[in-house]
Amino acid sequence: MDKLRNEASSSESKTESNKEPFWVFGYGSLCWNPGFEYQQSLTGYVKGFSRRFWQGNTTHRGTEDKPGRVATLIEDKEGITWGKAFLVAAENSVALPYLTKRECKLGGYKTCVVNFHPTPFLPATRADKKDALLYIALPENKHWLGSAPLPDIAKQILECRGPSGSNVEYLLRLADFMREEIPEALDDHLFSLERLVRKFAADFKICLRSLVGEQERAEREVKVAVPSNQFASRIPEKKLRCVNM
Ligand SMILES: N[C@@H](CCC(=O)N[C@@H](CS)C(=O)NCC(=O)O)C(=O)O
Repeated sequence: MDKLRNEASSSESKTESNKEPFWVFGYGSLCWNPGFEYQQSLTGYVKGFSRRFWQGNTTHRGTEDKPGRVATLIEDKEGITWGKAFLVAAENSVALPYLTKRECKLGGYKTCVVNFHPTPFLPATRADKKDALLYIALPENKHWLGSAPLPDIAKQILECRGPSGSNVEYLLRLADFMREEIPEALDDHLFSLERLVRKFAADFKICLRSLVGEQERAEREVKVAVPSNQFASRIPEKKLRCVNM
């Protein structure tokens, strides 16, 4: 099992004089909306963790009165969490302050360093595990919500929205990302939540398309400086459909 390491040891290595490129691993909204410039991206996984929608959020996908739920990682000896890592150029002095504000200040996440394992079968030179920065929400942070029955989490996601949009959009874009870029990855928690949200939306006659922003995939990928080595999408683009059309 890979252990989280304190980021201080890695940030010390990025002093002004000898800054070097670094990897950031995303497993939630960073997968589909990194928001910073990067040189390349690789799908892959971290070992010893499972993804859970157990972090509350009042600044992006919820409000103080109705906090939404976003992804974090919990330690799980047998767990593997798939996502996407982004290589940030040494001269990029914007990405870290941006991530500190978005993840730590606004989201309650803390910065760690973890072993990132690129998707196997890449050209050997790119398949070695790499140190990556990772933002994880731990139980002691003030936004922590923790475990709840999946139907309750699904209903909470269906009801919440914040300055960045609906909590449903957050869930469905992550599920879409996993299906399209890492179709072989399993994540029972994520896809069970997606199924429940779609079911409740149908039961309550809620149009999902009205809850998901129209930001096109192309817009979200504007940051790629070098085409990433991604699987071609083997599953036709899944259109969100109005369940009561
Ligand atoms: N740290 C996780 C989760 C990051 C995440 O989802 N953060 C939220 C809450 S602070 C966020 O930035 N949301 C932006 C959005 O929902 O559009 C990741 O690596 O993706």
